[in-house]
Amino acid sequence: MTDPVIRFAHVEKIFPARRGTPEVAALRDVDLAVPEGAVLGVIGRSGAGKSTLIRLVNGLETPTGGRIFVDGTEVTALDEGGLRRARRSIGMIFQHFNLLARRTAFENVALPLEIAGVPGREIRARVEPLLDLVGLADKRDRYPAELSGGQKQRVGIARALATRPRVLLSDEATSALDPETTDQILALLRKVNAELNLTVLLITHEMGVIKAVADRVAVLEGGRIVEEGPTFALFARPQHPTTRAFVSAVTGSALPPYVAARLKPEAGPGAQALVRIVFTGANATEPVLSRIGRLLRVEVNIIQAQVDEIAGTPFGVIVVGVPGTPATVTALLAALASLHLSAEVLGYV
Ligand SMILES: Nc1ncnc2c1ncn2[C@@H]1O[C@H](COP(=O)(O)OP(=O)(O)OP(=O)(O)O)[C@@H](O)[C@H]1O
Repeated sequence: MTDPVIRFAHVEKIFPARRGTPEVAALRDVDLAVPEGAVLGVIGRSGAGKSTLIRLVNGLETPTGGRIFVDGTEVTALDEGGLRRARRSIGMIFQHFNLLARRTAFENVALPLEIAGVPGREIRARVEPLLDLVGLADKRDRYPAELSGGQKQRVGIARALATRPRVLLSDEATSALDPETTDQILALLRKVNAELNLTVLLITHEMGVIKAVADRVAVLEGGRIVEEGPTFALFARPQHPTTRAFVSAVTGSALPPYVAARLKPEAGPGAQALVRIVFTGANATEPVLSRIGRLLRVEVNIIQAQVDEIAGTPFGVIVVGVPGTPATVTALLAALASLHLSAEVLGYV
């Protein structure tokens, strides 16, 4: 195994108390590693510490504890000059694009190369293929005000790639875009990740973004990583309540409100048990459920079903209702386990 390209070791960031406001522990004991060529998505609610986390990677913030390594260099040990050099191998894109209004698309992409002192001819030779790569060759002389949000973000991506970084940081890059444009930009991120073997760290508050691009996910809450793992596994078996809430928002595993309101933790007389089953790739849903029903001689009611794709693999979540007797529930769970399907009892109605 090669070393991770980005590594956080016991990172802490405490903002000191100031004029009446108490100190804020924005990050506590964060350990994270992003392998070469991987896309790690960090998801968290507002105030969880996401922006602080990403800003530490290129030295826009300094930690109050721990160390951060990028591409073998400890960025937390660099002086200003060292940081400036290191930033050339770290591209960043932003929610509000941060383009210069008085520069054309071409000139915005060229900017980091001008700053690095690259000669004009070489700048052209580098910027034009980048505009091609992001699909904006025909907009090279347009100003930001003449571009749509998605086009502006394409310029932002091309600019971030201009210095041929090994790492791309994405700070809520699609939060200001409509769903369709979001999909296109996420597809572009996936493309540059694959074609340039870029290591990507992205932060978002939307699980849909994670689902579309991330290989791995870390869930941040109150400055701590509460869960971390491969995207598919995290969707299939979320452990922490916060992860479950994020996952259910996009997989349809949240129960319809009229069912959720009646859900009880214990089975009353005549109650139905609600069981959430995750179907992945190979298993076909309907035949499996009707076969299990026949085998156990119980009626399996489908309460809710949704099929989706996560990290390129089909993924279905189905909630079924069965008679809530312990014998039936145990038999159902055993039958599902024998088919390697993950299932859990949500409660009883
Ligand atoms: N410069 C600062 N000074 C003091 N506190 C700060 C500073 N920057 C961030 N914080 C605090 O640190 C915590 C984490 O903030 P951060 O911006 O990293 O969260 P976030 O997850 O990115 O939130 P959002 O999604 O709303 O941007 C918050 O409580 C915030 O108020």
